[in-house]
Amino acid sequence: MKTITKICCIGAGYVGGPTMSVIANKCPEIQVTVVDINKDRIDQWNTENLDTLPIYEPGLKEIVAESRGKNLFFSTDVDTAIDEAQMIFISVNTPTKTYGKGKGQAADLKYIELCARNIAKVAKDDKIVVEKSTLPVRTAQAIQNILENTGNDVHFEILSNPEFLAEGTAIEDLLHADRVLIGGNDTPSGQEAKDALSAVYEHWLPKERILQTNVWSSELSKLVANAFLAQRVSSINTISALCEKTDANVQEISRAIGFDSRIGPKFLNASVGFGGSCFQKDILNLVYIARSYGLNEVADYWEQVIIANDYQKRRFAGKIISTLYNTVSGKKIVLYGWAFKKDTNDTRESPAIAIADALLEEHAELLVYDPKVKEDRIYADLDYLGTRSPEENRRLLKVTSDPIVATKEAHAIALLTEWDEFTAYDWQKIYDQMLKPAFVFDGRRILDTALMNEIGFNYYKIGE
Ligand SMILES: NC(=O)c1ccc[n+]([C@@H]2O[C@H](COP(=O)([O-])OP(=O)(O)OC[C@H]3O[C@@H](n4cnc5c(N)ncnc54)[C@H](O)[C@@H]3O)[C@@H](O)[C@H]2O)c1
Ligand SMILES: O=c1ccn([C@@H]2O[C@H](COP(=O)(O)OP(=O)(O)O[C@H]3O[C@H](CO)[C@@H](O)[C@H](O)[C@H]3O)[C@@H](O)[C@H]2O)c(=O)[nH]1
Repeated sequence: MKTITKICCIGAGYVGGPTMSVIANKCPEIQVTVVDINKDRIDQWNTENLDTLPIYEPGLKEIVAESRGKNLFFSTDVDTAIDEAQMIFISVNTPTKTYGKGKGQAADLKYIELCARNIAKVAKDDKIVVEKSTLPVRTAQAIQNILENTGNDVHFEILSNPEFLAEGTAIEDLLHADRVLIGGNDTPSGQEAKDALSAVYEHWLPKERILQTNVWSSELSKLVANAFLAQRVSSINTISALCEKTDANVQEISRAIGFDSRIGPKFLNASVGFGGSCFQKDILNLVYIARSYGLNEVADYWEQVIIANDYQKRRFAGKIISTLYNTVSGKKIVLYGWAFKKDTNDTRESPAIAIADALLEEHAELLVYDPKVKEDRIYADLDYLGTRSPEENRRLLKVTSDPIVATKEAHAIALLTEWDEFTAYDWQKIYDQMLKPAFVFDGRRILDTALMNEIGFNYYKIGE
């Protein structure tokens, strides 16, 4: 079996950065080079001050500190890294298409294609090319075609190795992965490549957790895993609406059904809706693929997961407006949290964006606090929607670094991300300085109902 000593990863993002840091850390004899065309990002990965790495993930900076400069390198010299590596991971972004055929649903594979063409141009000896990005089923075929028709007559073996890490727990998920999935061709060279990649992961994971499949099953499993996870969140969120009408409590429901070992307790937390760069994108992609094969019932079924998620975000914003006497115009509402979940600075598809936009449409005055998200990002997220001018967004929404002072004379607070620090605040002090009646809308179910009521808040908890 081929022993891998040099790995290159194209794409130094949320997946490429942490994944390669862990591989380098666990495989000291392998040289790992992560490359990206974004120079700023590479500079940030190479920064002296590890608190300014481009990605915030608990445990990441310690791992980077141990391995960077030894066998872990970040560079913009894509061609040299491709040339030297025996195994090349493609970990570039695959966003939803915003133009042309499949707009709004299909995955945009232009970055993947550029990578394939670049590898074909540069490679002078045999390479194993690993799809790390999340891709539509049968993408490996397209990559193979490009490599075979434009390459310098070298042999390329394509593997699919989707990533299952979740943001905020990336390092933990990588170090203790439930499973690693490796899809490859059922040929002798395909088997050799699968075993070579397997050997990399076997440095720290038990062999039984490394699953080998054919390429298509591996590609499709990734989309299906995300669809199943998101479907659980949408399922419990629809039930949260029913609980609010019937005096049932969604947490008690989650507990009651989660005790059934066939259902299990995870991913049953009702919320303002799921966000993140993956769930919506991957389900839309699944829907698009199903429809393109004429499987309309299959497509409709999965599309409902997204429709329910949009409904939950609208419902939460609507609840704030209706509770505040059907008008939030000119009212000061403090938003706690902008990230799509705690312990990350990522805001992609965060429910906070849609909820803020809905409140701004009603002319609310918003004050946003998030412990990890920067002001520029918040405005960029809103401006991207194009609902109103950038000047108007900046006039109606301010970003604050003091979550307590922000609540002075506020009409309401809405909790949109489940940051731990929110539960530790002095809620009595906050209550004392807010306008009365003082409202708290808890979209993450993290505060203590009894305490909030005792203090005197009008406290609304999603699903109760
Ligand atoms: N974010 C997650 O938690 C997560 C988890 C599992 C899988 N995924 C999947 O992994 C893939 C990457 O996601 P991400 O969140 O890391 O994206 P990202 O946007 O954070 O990073 C992608 C990087 O690729 C770089 N890039 C694009 N084209 C390039 C090229 N031709 N050459 C060199 N660099 C190039 C970009 O500059 C960017 O820095 C996506 O397919 C995503 O669906 C993401
Ligand atoms: O019970 C739950 C669980 C999650 N969420 C929300 O769902 C979203 C996604 O959360 P999570 O899955 O933890 O984070 P991601 O980083 O988006 O990770 C998902 O998407 C990744 C990208 O494909 C996959 O690799 C991971 O396995 C998959 O969990 C977030 O907004 C969460 O707040 C809930 O509302 N309730």
